[in-house]
Amino acid sequence: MQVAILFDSGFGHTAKQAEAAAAGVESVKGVKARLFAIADGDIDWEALEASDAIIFGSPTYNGSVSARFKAVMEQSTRTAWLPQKWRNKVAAGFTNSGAMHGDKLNSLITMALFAAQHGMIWVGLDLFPGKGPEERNRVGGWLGAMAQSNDESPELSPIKSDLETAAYLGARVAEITRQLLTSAH
Ligand SMILES: Cc1cc2nc3c(=O)[nH]c(=O)nc-3n(C[C@H](O)[C@H](O)[C@H](O)COP(=O)(O)O)c2cc1C
Repeated sequence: MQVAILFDSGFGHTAKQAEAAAAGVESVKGVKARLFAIADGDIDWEALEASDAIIFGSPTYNGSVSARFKAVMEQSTRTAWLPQKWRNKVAAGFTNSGAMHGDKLNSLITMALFAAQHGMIWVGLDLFPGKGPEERNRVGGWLGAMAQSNDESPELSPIKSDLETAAYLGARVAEITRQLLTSAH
């Protein structure tokens, strides 16, 4: 069983969330994570199709997903949407922004809508809002995993609790995907 993490990151902060989500996926027995970094260039569409679930990730730029992430959304029309390659796959999303709010909910809405257009099954976050900066889901969202990064090295931002939130989402997606696939047989 494989969960793909298809993400963009301009300066490495959202990439830390992607790595954390992958670690969360692999904390579930028998489930592998595979990272697809949009910044690396061409997307391996066949490998995405072979994945059982896809977690989308993007920094929030100008209140939405990055231009590179949006370009991949548009490319998927021909490679995945027309032939319905992602239909009934589990989907989820994470995003990171400079401001605590930063209008990043709109990035997750964009991803969830995109997933719905592909006929995917969106999985949100089932965590109560964190009561402080050290608790998971400190930003307090449900549609996906949110993180906030100061303008400093990705080694320092996002902070541990935000990475734990992304890891939690990765594990949740892996568990739900496994449940769906095993109940189908
Ligand atoms: C072009 C651009 C637009 C941005 N727009 C927003 C924004 O709308 N809201 C916000 O809070 N931060 C915004 N930021 C800050 C980024 O979200 C923040 O620096 C983030 O950590 C970048 O993640 P990355 O290193 O994965 O690219 C913007 C940054 C850039 C470069």
